[in-house]
Amino acid sequence: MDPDVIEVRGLAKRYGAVEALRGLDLTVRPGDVYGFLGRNGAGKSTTIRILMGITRPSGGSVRMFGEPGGHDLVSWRQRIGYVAQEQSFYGWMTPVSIARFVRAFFPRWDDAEYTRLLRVLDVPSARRIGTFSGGTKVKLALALALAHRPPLLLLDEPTAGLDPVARREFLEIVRHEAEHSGRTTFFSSHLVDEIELVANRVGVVDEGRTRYEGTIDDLVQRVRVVRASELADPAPLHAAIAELQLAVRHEEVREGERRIVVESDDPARFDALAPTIPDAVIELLPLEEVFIAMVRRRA
Ligand SMILES: Nc1ncnc2c1ncn2[C@@H]1O[C@H](COP(=O)(O)OP(=O)(O)OP(=O)(O)O)[C@@H](O)[C@H]1O
Repeated sequence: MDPDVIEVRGLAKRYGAVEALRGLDLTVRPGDVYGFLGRNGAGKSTTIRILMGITRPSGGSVRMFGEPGGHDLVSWRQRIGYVAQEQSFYGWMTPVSIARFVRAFFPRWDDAEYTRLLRVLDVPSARRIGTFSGGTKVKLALALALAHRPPLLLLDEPTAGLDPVARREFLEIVRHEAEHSGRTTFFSSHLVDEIELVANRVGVVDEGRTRYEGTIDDLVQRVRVVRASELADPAPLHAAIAELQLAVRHEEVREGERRIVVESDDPARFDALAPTIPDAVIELLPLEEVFIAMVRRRA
């Protein structure tokens, strides 16, 4: 069996007093389109910078392509197509001229593939990059990242700053390229709809730790909302929830209704809850609500 493309265990990173990562675990398998989902400041960029060898971890281990970190950074980077959060190109260069520099770093650089990608992505090859919109600059970065045919594409919140149409187009291209190349794609975002559109597996990071790793379907199954009349005594509800050791993530009373959002890594417990609280309704939530429930700080 092929080794995992990325295997991170107990990753830690401290910036002075700030603990950006506190024991992060990730497993990205060959062919995954992996969505790395977390709030602002959760530790996504720090993780990606460590994977790229730009930042050194304070603890934990990283393996990529089955090889331990820290011994041959150049060989790792030659197998990674990287699109950073912000694009910094020289405005006087053109896509054609910049490729002459970039290709020197990648033995597997493929001119025909670069030309194809510029055409598919609708990036003008001979125009000065300084005249490009933000969306076209990101697409150029994607073409440069893919033209050396890397087995792993790493995207660090690439759609930040794009309008909704440009965002959608970019994500569809990423999905299409992943489907047709079989390449592993690792893609960070704080936007649930992006992850839902592109990813087949997801890692939720919160305060520098992995809160969840698996499929989107299983993620949605972890959380339920329990709805009951505001007039009913909440004590039996709370007792039943505590009895089954469900974690209460949020509770509010609104428009005559009490809503309690609960989480469990064992969905069978929700089935066990239903008969004990006959006057309440137990429902699934949309993915965005599930994510918010998992990472929101409780008041
Ligand atoms: N160079 C640095 N020096 C000090 N603190 C830093 C540095 N880089 C990141 N941090 C802190 O580490 C934490 C994680 O930051 P990181 O950029 O990895 O998060 P993120 O999930 O990528 O967030 P965003 O979605 O806002 O980009 C934050 O608290 C951030 O302020």
